Order: sequence, then C-alpha cells, then structure tokens
Amino acid sequence: MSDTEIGSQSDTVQPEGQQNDVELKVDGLVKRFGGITAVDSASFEVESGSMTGLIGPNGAGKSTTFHCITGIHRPDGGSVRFQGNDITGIRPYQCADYGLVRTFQIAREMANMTVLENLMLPAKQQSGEQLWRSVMPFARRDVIEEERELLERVWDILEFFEIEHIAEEKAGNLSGGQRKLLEMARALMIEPEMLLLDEPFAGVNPTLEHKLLDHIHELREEGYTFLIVEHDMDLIMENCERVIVMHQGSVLAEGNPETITSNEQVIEAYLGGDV
Ligand SMILES: Nc1ncnc2c1ncn2[C@@H]1O[C@H](COP(=O)(O)OP(=O)(O)OP(=O)(O)O)[C@@H](O)[C@H]1O
Repeated sequence: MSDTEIGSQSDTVQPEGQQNDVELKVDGLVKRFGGITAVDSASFEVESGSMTGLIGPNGAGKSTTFHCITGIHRPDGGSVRFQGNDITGIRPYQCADYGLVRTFQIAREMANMTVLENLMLPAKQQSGEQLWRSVMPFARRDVIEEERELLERVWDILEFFEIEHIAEEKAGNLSGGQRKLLEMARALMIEPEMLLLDEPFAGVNPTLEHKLLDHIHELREEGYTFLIVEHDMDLIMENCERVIVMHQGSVLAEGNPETITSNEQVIEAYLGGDV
C-alpha cells in the first residue's frame, strides 16, 4: 500500500494485459420526458478499473444517462447492471450500498458547514448512524471507536487531496477548484468502487485541474473505476483509455481515443469535422 492509498481497492487492480471484468453494463436504456426521448436505447459497458470518458454534444443525453444509472431518474426501459447486480431503477441512497457513487455539487445547505463536517456527513449517513446508538450506554464504546475511525479516514482523505489546511473552512468560501476536490473527497468517504464524475473540471483552474487529474489517476491505479462526463474533449482523449460517444440519446461510437478521433460518424456528429 502506498502512503497515499486511501481505499481498499488495491486487491482489484488487474495485472497488465489481463482482460478486465465489466463493472457497469447499460443495456438499451431509455428515458423520456414527455415527448422528448433524452436517452434512446443506449448501451455500453465500463470495464472494472478503467477510466472511461462519456462525451457527446449538448443534449446528447449524458447527464440523463448518469441520472438513470444512479437512480435520480427512473428509466422507462432497458437495464443497468453493476458488478453483475441488476440495479435498474435503484434509489439514489441505495447506490452506495453497491459501491457506486456520483459526485454532487455542494448543496447550499452544506455551504455553511466546514470541509471537515462535509466529509463526516456522507459516511455517517452511509453507516446509518442512529440516535439510539449514541444514547444507549452499551453502544457508546462502539460509537466512539466508529467516530475515531471515521475521523482517521477524513484526515487521510484530506491529506490525499492536499486540503488539510482548509479543513475548518466553510465550504461556501472555497474556490471552484477546491469545491471540486471536496466533491470528490465526499464521494470517497462512501468508500465506493466506482465513481461517476459529471464535469469534474468545470470552473477549475489549470493548476488544480492537473492536481485533480493526478488524484484521479492515482485512485485509478488503486483499482477504482471512473466514468467521466466532460466537455473538454482533449482532456478526455489524453486521460481516458476508453471513450463512449453519445449522440441524440444513443451511443454513436465506443473505443480507444485514437479510434474515436478517426471515426467518421463522430467527426460529423460531434466534432464538426475539426479533430
Ligand atoms: N428534466 C427534464 N425534463 C425535460 N427534458 C429534459 C430533462 N432533462 C433533460 N432533458 C432533455 O433531454 C435531452 C438530453 O439532456 P441531457 O442533459 O441528458 O444531455 P447532456 O448530453 O448531458 O447535455 P449537456 O452536455 O448540455 O449537459 C435534452 O434535450 C434535454 O433538454
């Protein structure tokens, strides 16, 4: 284990050249909003331990697909399987039980909480901490031990993201880039196996963007799986080994960056002929 290793994912790292397992399988996914078919029979797979980019022009259905996978929207058709489990129509709060988590913008009500408090919260919700546990004397030792472990994890994650110095800062006072780091740190508190990142670099300055990318690569080497929606095409092509292109609700192409950038349909539909 490296000093910065914060998860228990290292066991799942695939030796080079070995066929990876499928982590996420989306099959014939459909989501309609009234007369609009936002996701139109989209099918794709994400390999375990991979860094996969999901790209496509505005309105292609990327966010809706994310929402369907993580239970924010209930799909109208198709299925979603995660590590072989059928999670179609899952509730958002159930995702963490499966080890699947997506980053969320820091909600307004969290802005008044410190970075530390923001990190404590998801793990507490996750462990299902209940009031009775803290008032029953026989449970107190457990609670204290749990709190201690939780704080240890919080500080490990703060160190990993190099944001210990802002631990006591209110989330609302952070810069855009620091917020993105906090969003990812919060997701990691849930101890996921796969992270879905929706535009993780939006509004992030180049220095922090590099830092964030380094962290993602480091986590990926530990065995975490990433599916990233991002508008910055170059960034996806340089950092993801696999790219899925959505267009008008469906998957137009899938493959490594080289294949995608030379795919005629992609060039026509998405890149406007300018690769
Ligand atoms: N809640 C909703 N109600 C009605 N239509 C919606 C809703 N959410 C998305 N849509 C529509 O579904 C289509 C797909 O939208 P979606 O946000 O998934 O695309 P996207 O690829 O993420 O786009 P962008 O890159 O611009 O964020 C669009 O036509 C959008 O207007």
